[in-house]
Amino acid sequence: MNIAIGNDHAGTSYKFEIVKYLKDNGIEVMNFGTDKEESMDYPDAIHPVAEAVESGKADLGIIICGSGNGAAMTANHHKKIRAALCWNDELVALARQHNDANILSIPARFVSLEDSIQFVKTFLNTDFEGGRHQKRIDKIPTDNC
Ligand SMILES: O=C(CO)[C@H](O)[C@H](O)[C@H](O)COP(=O)(O)O
Repeated sequence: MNIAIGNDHAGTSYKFEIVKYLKDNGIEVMNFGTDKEESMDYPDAIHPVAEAVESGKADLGIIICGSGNGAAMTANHHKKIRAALCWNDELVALARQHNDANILSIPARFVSLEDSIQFVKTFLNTDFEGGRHQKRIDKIPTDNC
């Protein structure tokens, strides 16, 4: 499995721990985020994650900023991206099961590091249920309206 990850300055410390968790579990990581704590603009780190997932170079993406909102908004501008902002584990599971989310957005300033690692585990180990949910996902792109 290959994961694209991106973060702004608010997500740097969590990114390092998440990357460690992923690599310790034999998962390849493409790091598009900043490795510094200096202020930077989250779209510069998030668009490359979305492009990697869209192109199939990455299987899934993980994006991290302070609130998770700017990162999710940026990623969701990409046609094939369904980025889910999640702050508890049940939301992560539902994002996979019902929404086939292909990017997880973590709000680093509002969840613990321990919880964020659990979110990653759930995100990578939960399958899309398909069925009625596929029909709904197919209606999300505006070119299908
Ligand atoms: O979602 C965000 C922006 O919508 C992120 O939380 C950013 O990390 C946040 O805006 C950064 O704020 P800062 O005051 O510039 O550190």
